[in-house]
Parts: sequence; C-alpha cells; structure tokens
Amino acid sequence: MLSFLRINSLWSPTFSAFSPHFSKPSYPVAFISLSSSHPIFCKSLRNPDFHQFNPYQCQSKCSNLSPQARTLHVNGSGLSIGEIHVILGPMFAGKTSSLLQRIESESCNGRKVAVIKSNKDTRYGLDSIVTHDGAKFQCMALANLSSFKQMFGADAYDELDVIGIDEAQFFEDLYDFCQEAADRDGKIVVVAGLDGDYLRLLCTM
Ligand SMILES: Nc1ncnc2c1ncn2[C@@H]1O[C@H](COP(=O)(O)OP(=O)(O)O)[C@@H](O)[C@H]1O
Ligand SMILES: Cc1cn([C@H]2C[C@H](O)[C@@H](COP(=O)(O)O)O2)c(=O)[nH]c1=O
Repeated sequence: MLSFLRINSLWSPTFSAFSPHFSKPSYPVAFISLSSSHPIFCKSLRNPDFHQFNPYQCQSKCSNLSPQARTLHVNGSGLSIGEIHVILGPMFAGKTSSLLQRIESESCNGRKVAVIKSNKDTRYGLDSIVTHDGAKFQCMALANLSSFKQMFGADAYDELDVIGIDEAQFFEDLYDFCQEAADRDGKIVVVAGLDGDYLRLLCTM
C-alpha cells in the first residue's frame, strides 16, 4: 500500500475548476491548478512495464483549427514554467470524463497531447482511458511514469505540450514525474486520481 498524495499540501489559492463546461459529475470532484513549483507528494513505482502503444499526438474531434504552439516560459531560476492540474474525487465521480474533456480541449487548441494511465486498471482495456459511460481516448498504459519518455520517444516527448495522467493513485513516481515535466520541461500536466480508498482513507493504493 502506497501513499498517493498528501492532499492538504495540494490545496492552494490557485484552486480553480479549469473547464467552464464542467457540469456533469453528480459527486464532488476537486480541481486544483498549481504552478509547477507547488509540491505534490508521492512515492516511486517499481517494475517498468509497457503495453503496446502507437505514439500519437492528437485524437481531435475538432477541425479547422490552427495549431497554437505553447511558449516555453522560463523563470528567474531557470526552471520552465509548466502547470500541474489535479482532478480528485471518488470512483464514478467524473474524473476521467473531466480529464478527457480537458485533453480534447487542449488538442482542439492545437496542443500536442498524450495520455498515460496505470496498467493496474484493466477494466476497459489498456489502450484507452475509458469513462464509465463509454467515452474514450487513446493512451499509453504504464507501470510507472519514469518509463514514459523512453516509451513515447524522446523527440516526441519534447514536442508534447500536455500530458494527461489517469488513475494517478497507482503511480508511485507521480511527484517526480510531474515535477520534472512541469518544472524542467514546461509541460502542462493534468492528473486525475482517487481522493481516497474504499475505507475513506487518504488514497493509499
Ligand atoms: N454505474 C454507472 N454505470 C454507468 N455509467 C455511470 C455509472 N456511474 C456513473 N456513470 C457515468 O460515468 C460518468 C463518470 O465516469 P468517469 O468519468 O469514468 O468517472 P471516474 O473516472 O471518476 O470514475 C458519469 O458522468 C456518469 O455519466
Ligand atoms: C476505491 C478504490 C478503488 N480502487 C481501484 C478500482 C479502480 O481500478 C480504480 C478507481 O477507478 P475510477 O476511475 O475512479 O473508477 O481504483 C482500489 O484499488 N482500491 C480502492 O479502495
């Protein structure tokens, strides 16, 4: 059993619901947007594993959109200014739906996106994140996040603007990955995961 997030460290004045279209979940879901310097605490996963994946950038449902390259900002200390957005809630709350909505929106805006989920969640297959009501988006299923860059390809990774992570509670290396992706590489990272386990304890998987 692994500690996922020290949630109290995540609450920040920059809390915001990032999608103006969000209305669906019938249960509370927390949306937390952080500058990349805010702390998220998690541990590291073992046993790298990889399930077939075709690198992709966009499964856009939109058209007639010109790409908008995201400018990589660098702050005074030389860190890239990325973003970390966190979607927290219980099962069936709409976390994956919200992640998918955000990823599709970013993709429609011309951003290059990729989605990762834990390969521990096999309920709807491994090649997609799938909501409980059937919406899906192609993803890479991994045992740990540290293998993502190599699996995805270093050049393709460099071009990515947005990285979505579903079932984040299962990734022990969540903190390290998000910090590096946002701080070092200037990515927008959107993380969706459980806020607690079946005992209502802070998520320990
Ligand atoms: N028991 C259920 N069977 C089918 N669909 C459901 C059920 N409960 C919720 N849903 C639908 O699934 C959506 C939430 O699914 P999802 O985004 O995958 O949630 P989460 O990722 O938080 O588990 C809800 O908006 C609702 O429309
Ligand atoms: C509460 C709880 C959940 N899990 C597992 C079950 C599923 O694989 C995910 C949750 O997925 P969802 O997209 O939020 O429906 O987590 C678990 O292993 N232990 C638990 O206590």
